[in-house]
Amino acid sequence: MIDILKKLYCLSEKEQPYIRKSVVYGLLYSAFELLQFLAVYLVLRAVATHAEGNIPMQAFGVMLISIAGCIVMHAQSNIKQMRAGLYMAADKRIDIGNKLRHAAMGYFNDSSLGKITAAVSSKLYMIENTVPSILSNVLQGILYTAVLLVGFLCFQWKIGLIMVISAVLYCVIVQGMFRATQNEAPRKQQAVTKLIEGVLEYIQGIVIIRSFQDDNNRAEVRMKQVLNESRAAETSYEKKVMPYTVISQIILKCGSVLAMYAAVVMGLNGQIAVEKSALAVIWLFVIFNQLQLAGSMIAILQNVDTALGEIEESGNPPQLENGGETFIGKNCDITVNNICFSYEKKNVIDHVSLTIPQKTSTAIVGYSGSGKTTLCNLICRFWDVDSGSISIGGKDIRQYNTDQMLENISVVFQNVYLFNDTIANNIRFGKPDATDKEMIDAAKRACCHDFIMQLPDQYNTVIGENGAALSGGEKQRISIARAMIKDAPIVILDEATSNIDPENEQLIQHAMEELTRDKTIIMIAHRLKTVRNADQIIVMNQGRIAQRGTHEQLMKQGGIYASLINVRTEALGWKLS
Ligand SMILES: Nc1ncnc2c1ncn2[C@@H]1O[C@H](COP(=O)(O)OP(=O)(O)OP(=O)(O)O)[C@@H](O)[C@H]1O
Repeated sequence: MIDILKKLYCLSEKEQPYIRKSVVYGLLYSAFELLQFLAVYLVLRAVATHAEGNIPMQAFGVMLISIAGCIVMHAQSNIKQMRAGLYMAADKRIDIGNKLRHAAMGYFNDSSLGKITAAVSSKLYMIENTVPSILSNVLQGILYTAVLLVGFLCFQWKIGLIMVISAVLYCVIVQGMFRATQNEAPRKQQAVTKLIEGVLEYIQGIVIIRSFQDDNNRAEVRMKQVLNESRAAETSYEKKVMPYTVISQIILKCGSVLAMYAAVVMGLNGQIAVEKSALAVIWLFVIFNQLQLAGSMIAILQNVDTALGEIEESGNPPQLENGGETFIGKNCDITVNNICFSYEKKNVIDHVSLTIPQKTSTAIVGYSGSGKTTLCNLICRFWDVDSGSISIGGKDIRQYNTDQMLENISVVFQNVYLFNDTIANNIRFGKPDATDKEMIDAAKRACCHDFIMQLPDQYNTVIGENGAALSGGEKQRISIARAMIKDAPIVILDEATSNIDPENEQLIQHAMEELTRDKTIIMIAHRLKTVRNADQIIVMNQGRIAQRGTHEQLMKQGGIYASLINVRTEALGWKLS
């Protein structure tokens, strides 16, 4: 338990001063609260001794000071806790975001979106809301209870002994609960993660679920399954916790009743003055309340610790080693030297070598699954090769600072991703400091200016999650404008194969031509026209280069390329132009 508290305190890092301040304000709150007892004591003593004077007014004044002090200190303590929680979680979220940005892509294969989402949303939300209050209340509770207890022992050690015994027993039970939930808490947290994964999958697949008229309601059944698992985990956790909660409450209540009873009896028997007896009762009440509060905080410690473990796991993905050298971008020759690569154990790229001189175009063609996208991803260093090397400008790409190197590469993916932001900001993603003129110019060259001007807020139109408010062709052209404004010397593009209407196809083709002018281009090519015009064509088959050459050379050779071209020409009605 102490270990977890220490861990939480270390986690709060920069916010530790705020947590300490919150504890201090909490203690001051308690001190002001104690003034109320003084007020009550003054009144009781005056009544018991029939004292003359303005005691009620004095007591009222003390009470007012106490209430005002309590309000101010409570507010201050809460503000410090809130600040610590918010900043702590915000820093952690940014830290996770940065680490994910540089994570080896294999990590995203192993970790589901749901797990990462749970870590940065619900788990961090829990940390944000509970860690500062746990630290503050437990530290403050321990200090305050200790002071009150020692004070009370000096005041009335016999009754104090009842309290000490009750407090020790209470702590033993709380510790027992802590141990008993050690296995249940992770199970409960895993169920929450699974629930988030299930909900995300359901929402992401809602179109498929609807369009396939799932008669057996398989999606609902899966959803219900994760809901049931989550409910079962919660119930099992509560069942484990319940007996300990009940026993600890019984100990606390019995202890307090016994101690209060002793105080009253001693007062009635004349062993202590009546006003002291009444004061003892109030004093006891406060101590037991403090104990209960600290105990309830400790009870959630296990859950917080498990959540913390999951955050650490998701927040520390394996990072790609970063070379740190600067890629100047003057020499963009790309050399792929005998590389092999596998996803987990599946060999996908098998001893591939190729040279792409700068400012030339290379088309990569091949059957589906032959490794075209993987080869491009390796050139961008989204993954590291298992063996062999890839160099750009004569230097192994692992020697470069990856972020900086990628500033010199524009990638246009077949599956376009747009942010839920304005069109202007989506285009500017390629160059954040671009002027309006530069941004509009890129949009014009990517053939999207006209349709953007038809939108209600033109460039300030917010396009919904992943460009939900746009057609496939429009999204594609915005992604080209984004790549264009980046103006990188190397362009890697995955041509869209989806059924784009002829007008859109022509516009996209035109935009692509603008994008690739005077650049080093690698494209996964599907259109005969682009393939035909490429300086070299690489034909991939089962992770190897099966053929290479120009269109004319490869057509003469026959083999995979010729059959691919013939099949596609027939299937898609391609025309040589
Ligand atoms: N992230 C991944 N994890 C595991 N296996 C993968 C991953 N991405 C691709 N693969 C596998 O690697 C092989 C090559 O995939 P790749 O996407 O490179 O082929 P491709 O030629 O680009 O295919 P397509 O033309 O259909 O896009 C395929 O068998 C695919 O199943």
